[in-house]
Amino acid sequence: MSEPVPLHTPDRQPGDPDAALRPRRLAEFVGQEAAKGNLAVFIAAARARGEAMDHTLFFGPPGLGKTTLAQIIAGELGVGFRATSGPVIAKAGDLAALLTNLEPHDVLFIDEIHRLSPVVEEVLYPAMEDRALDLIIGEGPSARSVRIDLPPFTLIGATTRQGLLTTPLRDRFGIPVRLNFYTHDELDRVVTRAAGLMGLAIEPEGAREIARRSRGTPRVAGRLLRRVRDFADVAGSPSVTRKVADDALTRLEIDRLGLDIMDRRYLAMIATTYKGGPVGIETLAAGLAEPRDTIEDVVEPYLIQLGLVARTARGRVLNDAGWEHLEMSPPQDRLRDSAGDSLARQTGLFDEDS
Ligand SMILES: Nc1ncnc2c1ncn2[C@@H]1O[C@H](COP(=O)(O)OP(=O)(O)OP(=O)(O)O)[C@@H](O)[C@H]1O
Ligand SMILES: [Mg+2]
Repeated sequence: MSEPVPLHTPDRQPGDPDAALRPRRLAEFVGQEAAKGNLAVFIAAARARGEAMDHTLFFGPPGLGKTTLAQIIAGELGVGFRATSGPVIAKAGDLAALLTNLEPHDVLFIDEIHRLSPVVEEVLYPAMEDRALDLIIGEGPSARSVRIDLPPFTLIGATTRQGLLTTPLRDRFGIPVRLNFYTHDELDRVVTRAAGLMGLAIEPEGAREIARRSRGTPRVAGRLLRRVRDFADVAGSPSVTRKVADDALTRLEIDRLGLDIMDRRYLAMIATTYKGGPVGIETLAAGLAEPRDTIEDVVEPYLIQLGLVARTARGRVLNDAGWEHLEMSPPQDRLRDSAGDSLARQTGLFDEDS
């Protein structure tokens, strides 16, 4: 078997500011109520039966709590947690080494699981389904296949792009969980909790202002809170008021919807260069000099959720709300020839990526 795989634990590195704010128990985890309720049942059932929990897949935009939930599940199950990520597992032997080193009932967390190579995925299928590894030993005519039994374990996969998972892989997860953007009330609780952990005095309106401008994302809320604290400290403000938060966020160029410079560049490019679209994602990515993945994973989901842009069969289109947010009006000719697109836009049936 090959050398041990470097364990990739991006969230546990010393100095990672997220780590201190990460909830450890399900009860501390704010929001995602439906998912949380179901997970509590599956955890309790696995514990009562003394079994490994079924394989679980978390999908949804970055920063919504996939890694956090994976760690919480291992904690609540009272089992070991091993973390790695799709791109780190280069060879089939790397995965085999990880799997054979698990203790019974452990959680193996694979982040960015959509980026596993096909050969590695082939090893994962029997491991997930039959708890077995099929290995080829030797080469040429003397090569033979051996089957190694594995301890019962729980695979937890995380991905920002469920659509990029192969069907056989997706089908092997008994518990698929979609994470959604958080409401302002939920982010309010995230901000207030984090401020408490940081020993930072914050007024309810201050927390509310940060929550409203956090892009529906707890990670963003934590980041903005830390920046607001910097401004409050330097200004000698004893607590974070609405005004302190608003001033800080305005200086950080976070607008009233919580959009940042990148979001606005994206919207402005569709509006100005492409007259509201439709424009293809590759064209936009080239124009913005950003990787297509970043635009699709990080930028677009929230703008689509807000209804500022839509994905159509012919590309991205700026909606009325998008024009309003930019304080611009659509060109006259667009109003005429967009009629044909409107069905696709309204129904979302012709999503380019589906
Ligand atoms: N529901 C929540 N309540 C409180 N804090 C949360 C919650 N969800 C996430 N966080 C905080 O947000 C940060 C990001 O969460 P996490 O790393 O789990 O996101 P992720 O979905 O794994 O993101 P990525 O796709 O980038 O890996 C962490 O600091 C975590 O503490
Ligand atoms: Mg993560």
